[in-house]
Amino acid sequence: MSIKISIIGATGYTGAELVRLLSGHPEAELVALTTQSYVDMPFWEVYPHLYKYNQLIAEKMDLARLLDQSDVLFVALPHGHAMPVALEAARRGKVVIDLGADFRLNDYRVYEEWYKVEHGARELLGTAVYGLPEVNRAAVGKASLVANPGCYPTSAILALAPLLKNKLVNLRSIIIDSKSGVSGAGRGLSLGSHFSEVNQNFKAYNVAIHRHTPEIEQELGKIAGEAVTVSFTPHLLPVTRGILSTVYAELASPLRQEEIQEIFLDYYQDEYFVRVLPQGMLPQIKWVAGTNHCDLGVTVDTRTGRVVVISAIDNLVKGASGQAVQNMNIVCGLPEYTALAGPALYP
Ligand SMILES: NC(=O)C1=CN([C@@H]2O[C@H](COP(=O)(O)OP(=O)(O)OC[C@H]3O[C@@H](n4cnc5c(N)ncnc54)[C@H](OP(=O)(O)O)[C@@H]3O)[C@@H](O)[C@H]2O)C=CC1
Ligand SMILES: CC(=O)N[C@@H](CCC(=O)OP(=O)(O)O)C(=O)O
Repeated sequence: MSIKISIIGATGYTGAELVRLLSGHPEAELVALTTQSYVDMPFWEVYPHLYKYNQLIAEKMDLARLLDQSDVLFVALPHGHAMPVALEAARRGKVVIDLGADFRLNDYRVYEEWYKVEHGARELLGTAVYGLPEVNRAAVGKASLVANPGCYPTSAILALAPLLKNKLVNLRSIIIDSKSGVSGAGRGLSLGSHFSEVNQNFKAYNVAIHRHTPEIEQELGKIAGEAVTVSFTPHLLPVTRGILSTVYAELASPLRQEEIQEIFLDYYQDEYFVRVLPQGMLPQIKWVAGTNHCDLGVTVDTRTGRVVVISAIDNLVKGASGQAVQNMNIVCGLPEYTALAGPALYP
């Protein structure tokens, strides 16, 4: 099998990470990489770490041609730009995996309220599938439009799913305290991601108003079978890659450490990418850097009656491009870990 693939927005951080991962995919054939700013430049000149791994020339998007050439289109554009692509791809029966937020929220009114953009493809919201395979694998397998999850939601939902599925916590007590590396903000220049603003600094941002809040609540609500409200606070870490989320929730009734550890191990026993760490070992971002793993460490705080889950991912891999390739593998009936297997580089 050779899957013909176009990446729209390939010159951004998640686009380039898709190129890196798909360069090692035995069934993938990259046919087009689009850009806004680097038209007609060899892709490897934009990203020299991919020298000799990719020979394509970055091109301006010509949607009709991309659709003619491709079986699967990855969209790695800022939110608001995936809708015309998805509409045309649906008409042509092509698979779209959108790394942005345009198809993650089921209700267009919620999208418009949080993203301040009019939803131009409301008719597709019913067919889009939220691409978090560990929670939603069967639906992903039948999807032609996959809404790849946000980076923070991936880390938070995987931390909370075993607790909500087993009705172990008070649904109004959840606090998600997340820290992200700067590549989460994309490659575009902005004051907030200048070296001297980020280096030797650490700060919270968008407290109580971050756009990932409704996405997290929507998906947790589906797992719990009832409405879930969370407090979510993102922070900016002075590193390039990685998200570490510390998630707190009140236990509905007391549980012992061994019991909760067993519940997590059991919930994720068949999952290749989620690693529930042995008791007493807590996730670190460097253990997942460059990988599609989500590492989890769960602790019962018997003194406060809370459970604390630590979750670590690489925002560009499990938080974006790795998960997108995982979704493509599922849609195409390939082993889920194709091109994604392997541990992190660091000790
Ligand atoms: N970074 C991350 O960790 C994560 C990002 N996401 C989402 O993935 C998407 C891509 O993010 P990321 O790669 O970080 O973003 P970047 O800003 O790094 O890249 C954006 C890409 O889109 C292109 N582009 C920007 N504006 C336009 C436009 N108006 N028309 C055509 N092309 C355009 C850029 O082209 P050029 O390079 O030529 O300027 C670039 O190729 C976003 O929706 C983001 O929210 C999701 C999860 C995690
Ligand atoms: C560090 C950092 O700035 N992170 C970004 C993550 C956003 C993102 O990727 O979100 P969507 O795909 O939902 O647009 C942020 O907080 O806005």
